[in-house]
Amino acid sequence: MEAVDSNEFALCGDLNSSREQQRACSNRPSLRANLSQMSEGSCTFLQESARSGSMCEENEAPCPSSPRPREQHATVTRSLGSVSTNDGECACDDIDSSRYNQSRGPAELATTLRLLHYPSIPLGTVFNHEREGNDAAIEPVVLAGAHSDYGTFTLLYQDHVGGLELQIGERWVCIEREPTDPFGLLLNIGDVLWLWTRGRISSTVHRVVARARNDALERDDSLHLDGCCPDRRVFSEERFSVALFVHPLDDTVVDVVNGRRAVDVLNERLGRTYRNPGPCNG
Ligand SMILES: O=C(O)CCC(=O)C(=O)O
Ligand SMILES: [Fe+2]
Repeated sequence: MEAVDSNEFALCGDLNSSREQQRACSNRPSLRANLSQMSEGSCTFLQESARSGSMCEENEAPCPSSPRPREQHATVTRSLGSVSTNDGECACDDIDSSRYNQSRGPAELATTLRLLHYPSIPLGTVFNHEREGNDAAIEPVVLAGAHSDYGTFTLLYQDHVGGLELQIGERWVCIEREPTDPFGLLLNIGDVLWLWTRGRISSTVHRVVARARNDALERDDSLHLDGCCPDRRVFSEERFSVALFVHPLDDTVVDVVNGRRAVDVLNERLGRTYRNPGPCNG
């Protein structure tokens, strides 16, 4: 892998994600009511904001003026894409590493590296009498709505804050990182693998919920309700995660029944998510 200036690299992803989320958050005064829908939208926007390292035109959050972070992002994406696929043994003949062979050019591959930043946001207001002995009364605020990833699989790193949840049946189960393993990665199965294996391997539905900051209960004396029970505002913990969305080459037939290629499946999925999808990279 080529040397990458990690500061610059992080800045680019950081800017794109956080500004998108901040923009989405700042326009909405009634947070509790709107956050789950809003964040569902903003997350899926982020989901598609970069493809093969190139940002979509409609992503208004600019990268720093230097083109380097963009190039570096593309380089890292390509390198990780190779690492994540070429060395693996595969149980299924059809899903072999040649399906990811990037010597044919990165434009044919939708593999994407995404750096995600979830800024601290106000989660709501808690009254003293609600708070006492009853933390669980705070409904989770969903930062990234329930979804399965689009590609073959995703390698996901979340920081110490946590908040990732996996849907198992009707329940949401918290996925924590081992505290002793600061670099632990999660492998999420995506929809392409589900299709490719004709349903034998299911994609995983997951979401991200906000975690309240430890010092979250900031007293706000400006809020007094009829002179009784001072309110306290609750803020979420800022959170970072890194996701490598691994896709096969665009022209790989992943739906053998209907002869659809990876790029067809991806575009169809984008079309369902957005009204005017338009593939980012043609
Ligand atoms: O931030 C995370 O931990 C997960 C994000 C995610 O699921 C996604 O971008 O598809
Ligand atoms: Fe995801």
